[in-house]
Amino acid sequence: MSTQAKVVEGKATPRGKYPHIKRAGDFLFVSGTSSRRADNSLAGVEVDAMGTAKFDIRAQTRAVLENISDILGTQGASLEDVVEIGTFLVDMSDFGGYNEVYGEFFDFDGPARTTVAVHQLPHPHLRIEIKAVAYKPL
Ligand SMILES: N/C(=C\C=C\C(=O)O)C(=O)O
Repeated sequence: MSTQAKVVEGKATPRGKYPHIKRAGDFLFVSGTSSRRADNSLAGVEVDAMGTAKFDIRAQTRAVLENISDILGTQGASLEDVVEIGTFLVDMSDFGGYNEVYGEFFDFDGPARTTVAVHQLPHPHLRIEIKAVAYKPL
């Protein structure tokens, strides 16, 4: 089985030594992805003059799914090819907003999904990170 890893130009630089996406045979694995933009700013976060952060889980969820879509696009795949999603929330009180936006992208015939809450994500302003597996034979 052939494997191929890719760091995607124009997307936020990985925060460690891992690719945005890795092909293994007919499957594409997208690394945990946040709402981080290429310039390292974060969608769905506003920080006021006092340094207080206000989070928008809907905006973060949308940005994450759009980032994953862009990353899949570099391999000729799309969100329609996604067969499994793993979602990490920092706080389950965000579940409703996340779920609402998620439903704009996927329906009951969409990917299998697991959502869990974790203690922290790699940046204090991140409320959500999603990883995905897509099935896209060459
Ligand atoms: N996938 C990881 C972090 C992603 C952070 C980001 O996209 O902002 C990782 O550390 O494994």
